[in-house]
Parts: sequence; C-alpha cells; structure tokens
Amino acid sequence: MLKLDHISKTFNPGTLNEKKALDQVDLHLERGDFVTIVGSNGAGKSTLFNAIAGSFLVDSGCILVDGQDITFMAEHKRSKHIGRLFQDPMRGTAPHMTIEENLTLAAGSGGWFAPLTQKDRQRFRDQLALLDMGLEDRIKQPVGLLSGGQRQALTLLMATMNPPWLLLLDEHTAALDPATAEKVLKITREVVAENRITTLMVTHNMQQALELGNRTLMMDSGRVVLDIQGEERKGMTVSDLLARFKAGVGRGLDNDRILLS
Ligand SMILES: Nc1ncnc2c1ncn2[C@@H]1O[C@H](COP(=O)(O)OP(=O)(O)OP(=O)(O)O)[C@@H](O)[C@H]1O
Repeated sequence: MLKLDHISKTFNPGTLNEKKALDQVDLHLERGDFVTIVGSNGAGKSTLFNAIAGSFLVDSGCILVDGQDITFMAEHKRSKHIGRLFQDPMRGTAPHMTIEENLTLAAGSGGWFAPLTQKDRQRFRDQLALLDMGLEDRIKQPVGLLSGGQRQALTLLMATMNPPWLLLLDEHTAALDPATAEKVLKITREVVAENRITTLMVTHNMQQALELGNRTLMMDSGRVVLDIQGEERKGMTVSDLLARFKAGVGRGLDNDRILLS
C-alpha cells in the first residue's frame, strides 16, 4: 500500500543549522495496517508525515502508494487522497462555515455549487450521529462554535468521508481533555477499522502506541530504530519497549512529553 524507499531530508543543508531530519527511511505498509509511531524529541516523526503529505520534496528516495510513484506529486493533489489530522483541533475545518458546508466540501461530489439533495443531508446526519456528540442536530451552525473535541471528531469524519489512501494522525488527541481524547480515539478506531484505512498515528502516549493498531515504530535521529509487530508486540509492556529502545540505540528515550505522560 505505502512504500517508502530510502527517503532522506536535510533542512538548511550546508549551513550551521543543517539538520538531517530523515535518514534513509524504509517502510512498507500493507493495506489496512494501523501503525503507531513514538520517538525522541526531534526524531523526525512530523517530518515523516510532511514528506508523505508532500509539504516538501524529499532529497532522495521514493514514495509509492499502491505502486504509483508519488514522490514528485504536488501536495494539493496528494491531499485529495491523504487525510491528515493535527494536534490543533482548529486546523482542518473552516470555522465560519456551517457543519453542513464543511461536510459538503469534504464530500467533494457534485461540486461546491451543486445544491445538496435530501439524500446528501440525510447521509451527513447519519454520519454525524455515529460520532455520538449531538452534531446531527447542529448541522446549520458554524463550526467555530464547536468544542475542540467536536471539531476534531468532525475533521476525522471529513478526512475519511471518501476513504483516503492513507490517514496521517499527528498527535490528534494530545490537545484534548482525557475524556474527549478517549472518545475521539474510540471514533478513530471504529472509522479506521470499518473502512480498513491504512493509518499512521504519532503519539507521545506509549501505552496508547502499544494498544492501538497492529504495529509500532520507534524513531530516533531521523531513522526508524524499532519496528514491533505480530507476536512480539502482543503482551509487550511500555517498560519492554523502553528497554528495547535503549538496547538498540544505546541510550534512553529523551522525549519530555512521553516521560511526563
Ligand atoms: N522546516 C524545518 N526547518 C528546519 N528544521 C526543521 C524543520 N522541520 C523540522 N526541523 C528539524 O528536524 C528535526 C525533526 O523534526 P520533527 O518535527 O520531525 O521531529 P518530531 O519527531 O516530530 O519531534 P517532536 O516529538 O519533538 O515534535 C528537528 O531537529 C527539527 O528541529
């Protein structure tokens, strides 16, 4: 489904601020894989997502989706097929537009100026009802009136309305209160499983990284240093994972947010 073949990215090359953020990253995902990613501060997790989403071109290597080489595909073209959620719930929706207008844009069928049919409206209501947040009764309200958790759930719905090639979740519940974060995670699990969406999720919560999905990557200094899946992952504890990281990298994990969580 997704193949990253030796991708590298160096910021500010040839200057004092040169930083190799991705160093020959190789990764192969099967359709429906749900991969969690944890790592040190500045390990390259967001840069990896930016590279896949096309926010910049990689310096070397290639990115293939279903065998199609998208290494040089423009970001706006990739964004039609790659859903992405950020930590900030204010990103991903248009606050001055209503829930219905946001969903119409995300659905993308019929064009923005095509009038919504009764069937479209009912579909939106049905999908909103699945979120169990009462949004189906607020469809004419501007999105700016929603809470962070409601906005994040709506963004998730919009990103997966036409199932994407890939879903990139960049700490998408980190800014929410624990109860809302749990709810958004539950919705994430359901939407991803129901549509078999190939998903990558960055988290600083190690427990969550082991519980969600079917595979966990650990990154450090621009490289994937651990790839835990299958039998090895079952029954693995956070301490086991930290010990494996230390044994592999030769030092402990230095992510203040992980250590504080
Ligand atoms: N646009 C940029 N210009 C220069 N340096 C950058 C840029 N983006 C990222 N970096 C650097 O690349 C390295 C990797 O950054 P990245 O944000 O991918 O790390 P991360 O694993 O997401 O970190 P964290 O968990 O701390 O958010 C860091 O040293 C960062 O400062």
